[in-house]
Amino acid sequence: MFEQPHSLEGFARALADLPETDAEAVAAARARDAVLTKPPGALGRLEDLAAWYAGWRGVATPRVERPQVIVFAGNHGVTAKGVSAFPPEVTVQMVANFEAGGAAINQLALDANAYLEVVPLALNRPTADFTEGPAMSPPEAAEALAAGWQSVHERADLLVVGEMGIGNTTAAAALATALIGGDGWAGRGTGLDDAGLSRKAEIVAEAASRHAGLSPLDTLAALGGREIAAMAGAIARARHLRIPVVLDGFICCAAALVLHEVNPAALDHCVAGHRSAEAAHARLLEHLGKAPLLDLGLRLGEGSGAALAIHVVRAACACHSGMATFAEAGVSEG
Ligand SMILES: O=C(O)c1ccc[n+]([C@@H]2O[C@H](COP(=O)([O-])O)[C@@H](O)[C@H]2O)c1
Ligand SMILES: Cc1cc2nc[nH]c2cc1C
Repeated sequence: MFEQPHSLEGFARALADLPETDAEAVAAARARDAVLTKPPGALGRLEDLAAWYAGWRGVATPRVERPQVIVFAGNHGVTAKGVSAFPPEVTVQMVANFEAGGAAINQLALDANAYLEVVPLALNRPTADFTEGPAMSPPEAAEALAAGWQSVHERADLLVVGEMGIGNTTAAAALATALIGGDGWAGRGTGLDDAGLSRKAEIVAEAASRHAGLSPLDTLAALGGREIAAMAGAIARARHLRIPVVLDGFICCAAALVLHEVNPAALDHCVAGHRSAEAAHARLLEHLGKAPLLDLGLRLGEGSGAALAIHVVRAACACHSGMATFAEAGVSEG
């Protein structure tokens, strides 16, 4: 088992040495799928999902029984530049709401039979404003990555990572700009008006060029946030534990992007839960080579879209593992 890394260099090593899917379990799942009582391919993407899940769990007839949802929260110095429709105090207020059970993710996790954890990360110590200097030092980023790494439950069998952080669509857009390039990564986030959006786009472009030319993990330190780094750490840990991951919206995918830029195979254990209404999310998913399971116009974060997609992954496994074969049911094959 890979030890918890303590530095950005350690995380880079953890991402260079990744377990692969179990090809035998995938082949066994595919063979079973071919004899289930349905026309071949009639369950569409559910069939691929079941085979993908079987491979990561190393079991031909898996079930989703212990999903874990982790919501990481962080505060962002760049909020001083007026990049969000909401004030930064909302982050700590929403953490209290999560802890009291009053947020959307509380209901969605309950409804998906998932264990929910909320991990606030130094909320009284926002990251530095990255238009003025790096958001985090490399050791601070490593600490946040480690917090994510540690939060994953070894016995979970599906992981959703979500976030709460006023200002974090600006950080996510800056990461995408620096790591992928081009413009148009800034969006309305919590609901910026046109003037706010053009100010945000300028800030994102300026920050990305100020912190250009760094490695992906150093870019994460310079432009990310603690909750973004923690999501990246949790996704990496899940890979080492062979726990499949459902990705959430734009910010979650920006965290995943950092891992993808270190090692393009680092997200093979991840599926895109949904396409967020944040304008650049679709483009980010395309870059990651992921097709979203749901498209419901959500732009909440908190892991909400991914928590909804737990139902889809669970249903895929229920069909795959519970259905009768043609021989068992005495149904004639075509
Ligand atoms: O998941 C998404 O795609 C998403 C899109 C827009 C906003 N959010 C949430 O809204 C917050 C960030 O928005 P903002 O405008 O403050 O950058 C943060 O708490 C996110 O969880 C999330
Ligand atoms: C109220 C509120 C709830 C959220 N949940 C995730 N991001 C959020 C942003 C706001 C503003």
